[in-house]
Amino acid sequence: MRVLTLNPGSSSLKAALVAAGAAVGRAAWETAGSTVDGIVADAVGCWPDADVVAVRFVHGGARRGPALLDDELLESLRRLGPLAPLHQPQSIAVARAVLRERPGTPVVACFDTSFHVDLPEPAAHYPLPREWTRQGRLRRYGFHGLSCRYVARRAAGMLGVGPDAARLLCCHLGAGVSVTAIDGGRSVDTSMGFTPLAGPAMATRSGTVDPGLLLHVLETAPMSPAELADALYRRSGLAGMSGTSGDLREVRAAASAGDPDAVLALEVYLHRLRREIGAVAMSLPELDAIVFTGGVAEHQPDLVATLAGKPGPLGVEVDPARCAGAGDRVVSPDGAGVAVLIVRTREDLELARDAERVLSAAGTG
Ligand SMILES: Nc1ncnc2c1ncn2[C@@H]1O[C@H](COP(=O)(O)OP(=O)(O)O)[C@@H](O)[C@H]1O
Ligand SMILES: CC(=O)OP(=O)(O)O
Ligand SMILES: [Mg+2]
Repeated sequence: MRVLTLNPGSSSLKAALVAAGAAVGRAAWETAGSTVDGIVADAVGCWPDADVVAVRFVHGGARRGPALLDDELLESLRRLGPLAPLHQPQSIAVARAVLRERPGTPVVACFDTSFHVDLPEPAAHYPLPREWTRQGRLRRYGFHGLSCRYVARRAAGMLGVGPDAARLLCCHLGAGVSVTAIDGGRSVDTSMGFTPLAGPAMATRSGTVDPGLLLHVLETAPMSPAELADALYRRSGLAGMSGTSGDLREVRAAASAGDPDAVLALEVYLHRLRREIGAVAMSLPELDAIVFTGGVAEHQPDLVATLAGKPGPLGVEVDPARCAGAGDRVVSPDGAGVAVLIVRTREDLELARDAERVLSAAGTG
């Protein structure tokens, strides 16, 4: 089966054609300034012989797994748009463009949230009035789940243990940033929450800030919910602190040129990430490995060396020479108590697995 996978991230749209578990073609577009319709037309044009199209939706609500897309599902995913405003509208637009360009080709919706659907209740539940949380909707959902699922399997293989045995932290460093505790292949805690706004500082997202600060801002500089959302999702994080686009390449170039805002932005980014790693690690009974993945870990591994380079209370150590290597690799010294890995995430392969699963269950694969 040939699966065209479409992965709208917050800074990019990635496409791949996956056949028999391997990517046989790949392309990526930066989404700033491009129309989704044009990108989808390009992708579909590149691979007109795909049997099925798999689209990543970061928010699937309480859905446990992927599903064949129809009008009803599309509408219910559209309603989740305000809970992931940098992603969900893009995924909806991508899915609609595919349905228009390729009528008759099945489209499967695959969800980041499904990996976290069985989070233990203490990790999922917010300490808010019980009248708010009783219906089970205002809870931690967690994101980057397709990436975590791949990384957990790959890391277990690299460590030479079964997927049920590894206790890992998956640090996904893309435009979005998250830390997930994975115990035996299951998500047991994660830094993103009800929305992908929580956790460490991100490219343009604030990450977690004191809710009391936001209440104070709303009282002293009244603004609409849409204006506040714009500030927190698009004008904060590395972009907001440094005055750049939020792409770490730009921030680091500005910091190297001596821009004090960029220097501070980098320090805050690293500090918040370290802090989240420490916090989420406490949800595991033991820590076998920390796995770094996402565009930043893949392409700027020296940052992983900076981040994890000084041994702290978790006993994490990184060998800069190993970091500078290429491919999926162990970057901690031999015999380290906690292994540190850099793994290229393969959301494309997870999307393809999901699509094949849905089609075979539907009896069409
Ligand atoms: N070729 C590259 N060289 C250096 N850094 C890169 C490269 N490609 C991506 N990055 C970094 O990865 C970040 C985007 O991560 P990625 O996981 O690709 O994005 P998304 O969150 O849109 O899925 C960029 O902001 C950039 O800092
Ligand atoms: C959930 C999320 O933030 O995804 P990405 O890093 O791809 O933008
Ligand atoms: Mg991504």
